[in-house]
Amino acid sequence: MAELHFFTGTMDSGKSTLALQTNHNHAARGRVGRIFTTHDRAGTATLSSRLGLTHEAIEVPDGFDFWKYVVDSLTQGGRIDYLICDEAQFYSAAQIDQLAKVVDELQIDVFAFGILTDFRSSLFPGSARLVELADRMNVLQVEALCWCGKRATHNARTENGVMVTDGDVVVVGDVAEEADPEPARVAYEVLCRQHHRRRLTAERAKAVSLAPEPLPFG
Ligand SMILES: Nc1ncnc2c1ncn2[C@@H]1O[C@H](COP(=O)(O)OP(=O)(O)O)[C@@H](O)[C@H]1O
Ligand SMILES: Cc1cn([C@H]2C[C@H](O)[C@@H](COP(=O)(O)O)O2)c(=O)[nH]c1=O
Repeated sequence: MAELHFFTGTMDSGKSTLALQTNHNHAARGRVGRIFTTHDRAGTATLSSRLGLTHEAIEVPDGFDFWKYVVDSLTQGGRIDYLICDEAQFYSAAQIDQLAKVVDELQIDVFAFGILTDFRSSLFPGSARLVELADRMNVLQVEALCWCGKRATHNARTENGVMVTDGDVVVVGDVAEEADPEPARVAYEVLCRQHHRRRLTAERAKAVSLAPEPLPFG
């Protein structure tokens, strides 16, 4: 039986790497798939992993219809055994419904990968629908870590180094490297819930710990 799988984790938890590995393993056994993504950091129609692997992909624009794409391909004599869908948080709820229909009506496996919540810790519409519809939901086993060492569960956005909670939901970007001499104006940092709630990023924690301690008054 075909299934709708949803693999989720914070940014930088290995989702795109797993998407490419999943494709590799299925293709190695002669199965024929299609790879989809949208708004990948590496550019249009590309699925990229921070481990350095990239693969050509089909870009999913607004209004793209997965059901129509698959039916049209099969009607024209194409073969499709599975779909790989990266950055699925950006898909619309209607597109996730189409993916579920592809699984149920055409017996094609769908492997979707994406983050659950945005920088405000609200569910992305695509991820919310995946949680509602997926046959299996898997949280990535490689844990991204907060600066405090706890498992990171939230994605924070920083602007010029300061964590923000207002702005557009979709802003393509990357997690900042601590040693980066020229940090991006908009960047992301994964945090545990407590430090996301307190807006305590690594940089702010360092500044607080370096601040002179108040003198004890007797
Ligand atoms: N230089 C490196 N050496 C080993 N592992 C790395 C390196 N750079 C990145 N990684 C691994 O790649 C993961 C990020 O993979 P990626 O597929 O791009 O994540 P996601 O799609 O979830 O944002 C990191 O969590 C880390 O495990
Ligand atoms: C939290 C958050 C993230 N994004 C963007 C930033 C990246 O381009 C992708 C996530 O990619 P990854 O492969 O999981 O690292 O999403 C965004 O647009 N809005 C957000 O709130």
